[in-house]
Amino acid sequence: MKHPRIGIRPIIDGRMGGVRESLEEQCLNMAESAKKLIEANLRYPDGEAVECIISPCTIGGAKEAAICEEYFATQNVVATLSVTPCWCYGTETIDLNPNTIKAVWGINGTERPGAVYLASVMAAYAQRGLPAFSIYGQEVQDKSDKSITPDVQKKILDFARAAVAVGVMRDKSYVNIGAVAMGIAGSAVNVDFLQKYLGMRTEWVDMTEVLRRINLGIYDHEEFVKAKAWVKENCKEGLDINKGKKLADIVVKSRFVPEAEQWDFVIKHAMVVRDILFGNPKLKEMGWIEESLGRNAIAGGFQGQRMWTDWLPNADFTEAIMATSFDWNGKKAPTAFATENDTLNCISMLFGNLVTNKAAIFSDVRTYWSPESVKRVTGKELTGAAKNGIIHLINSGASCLDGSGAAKNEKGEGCMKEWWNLTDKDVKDLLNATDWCRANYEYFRGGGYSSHFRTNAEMPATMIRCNIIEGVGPTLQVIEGYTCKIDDEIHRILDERTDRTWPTTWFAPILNEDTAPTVYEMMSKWGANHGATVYGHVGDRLITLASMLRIPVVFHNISRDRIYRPHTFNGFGTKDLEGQDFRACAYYGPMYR
Ligand SMILES: C[C@H](O)[C@@H](O)[C@@H](O)C(=O)CO
Ligand SMILES: [Mn+2]
Repeated sequence: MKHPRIGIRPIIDGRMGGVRESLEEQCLNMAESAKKLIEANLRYPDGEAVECIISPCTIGGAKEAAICEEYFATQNVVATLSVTPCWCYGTETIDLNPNTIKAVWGINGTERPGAVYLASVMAAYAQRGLPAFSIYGQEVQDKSDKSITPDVQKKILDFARAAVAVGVMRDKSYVNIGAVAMGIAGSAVNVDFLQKYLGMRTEWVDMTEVLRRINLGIYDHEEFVKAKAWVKENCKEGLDINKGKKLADIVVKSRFVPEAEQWDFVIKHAMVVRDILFGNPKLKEMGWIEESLGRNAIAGGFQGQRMWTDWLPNADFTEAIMATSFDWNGKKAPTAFATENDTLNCISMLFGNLVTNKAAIFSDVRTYWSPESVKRVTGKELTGAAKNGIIHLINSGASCLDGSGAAKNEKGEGCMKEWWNLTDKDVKDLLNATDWCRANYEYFRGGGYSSHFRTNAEMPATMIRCNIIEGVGPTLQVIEGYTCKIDDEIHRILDERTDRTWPTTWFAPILNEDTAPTVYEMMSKWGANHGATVYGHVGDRLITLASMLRIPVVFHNISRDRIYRPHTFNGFGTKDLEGQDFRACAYYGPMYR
């Protein structure tokens, strides 16, 4: 079976002769309602509903816990949600499987002490060194009330969503095409991190493999014709920054693919890279059996600069289309795919994809613009969400086209959607909001194109960065804020001061006295040159995911009440939640070590 599942464990007081019999129905109803809630609200990246299974029996003790475990062990269960309306026997019923992520929902009802079991079993998990999430509603529910209260719903869904994200990554590959780009530290793929924290395999593919496949024709030629027609129809060319420029001799003599052939080349590049990651049955029909298998990827990156781009067209089209929620074949799940092989930013994109099922924007964290500097160079004031200053997010090419915010929600506001919710009009509007500028030959001697758009919508957004810190290990930065729709003239002046042929997003963080009191300070604390940005204020979801992966969140602006981590983390301190996170992650260590 392909999807990681949530196993639901109805826990019950084992005493026959009245107690157990009186609870069976309510206990099973809780399991069924949790299953329904999860399956109705959560989806896998491929758009299918998340699958939950329920133990073949209610669990009153060790024997029934074993029966349940035996069944779950054959069902690709990544996480278990134990549910109970009553007192039960903690250590006799806990999920002792070291590889599953655990949560327990004890109903807040006074007829039977569900909360007492919850507290008791949390103690058991803490003593056994098995982090477990606790779910308990704020309000007392009547025995006849079979509903799941909104606060309990949120915790069940946040737990299940993050656990599914962990399961989706497990056993998948990160495909690293090329080597380190321009000395970017995040480009040096860290095998231990991917393996021990995410359960992922690292695959290395030399960039010449892309050349081999392009030159030997190892791609679907019919699809190429279709893709070429789609590009002609939908990918209009924009500003050619090179026009009229006297190009240096070294640039002129470095161009290997004539300009007239560069669109064909970059389209083939995109098809070949996709096939390297995911395989393509068509290649088997063509006799390229090994190539047809792909590498079981969930994410990847392409070095590009500079050994490729110094003579061949750049991979910006590939990187943009992989990260986008559609291509010439229609709507599709976005792929976390990094430019400049920044694997840590790719993982940041992947986390963002997995907690939202939406595409991610890959950006340089390019420039901090204070209100004063904006006033000085434009004579105009920043207003609205931008009033305290803005950060210029821009990188050659690697932003999902969803990032322009040209897709509209039911209120007509710019947004970024799950790929399956995009309308045909959204796709058209997203394509129309993007033009494709010829690569700046000073940077990209071999040519190519870059997607170019402006995020022209104010959208809630969350910036993400995964860093590796010697002495700590992997860490996560999570900052919620807004993309800003700034004054057109301000945008023009600021954008034209830098690389005006690339996709631009203006970001303003939500200021937070403790961590990011100013926009400047938020940028000054950012861990690297890149960041991944996804739609929505999803910092809480990322914090829950990070706690499952034992990755401390070292910089965030998420309020305390939205932080949901295993109850057992409380054993590592409760006042200073950041220190607690560090200590618990350090002790529990990576899931797959
Ligand atoms: C084209 C340039 O070399 C860019 O790739 C460079 O500014 C970066 O994006 C660095 O992260
Ligand atoms: Mn960059």
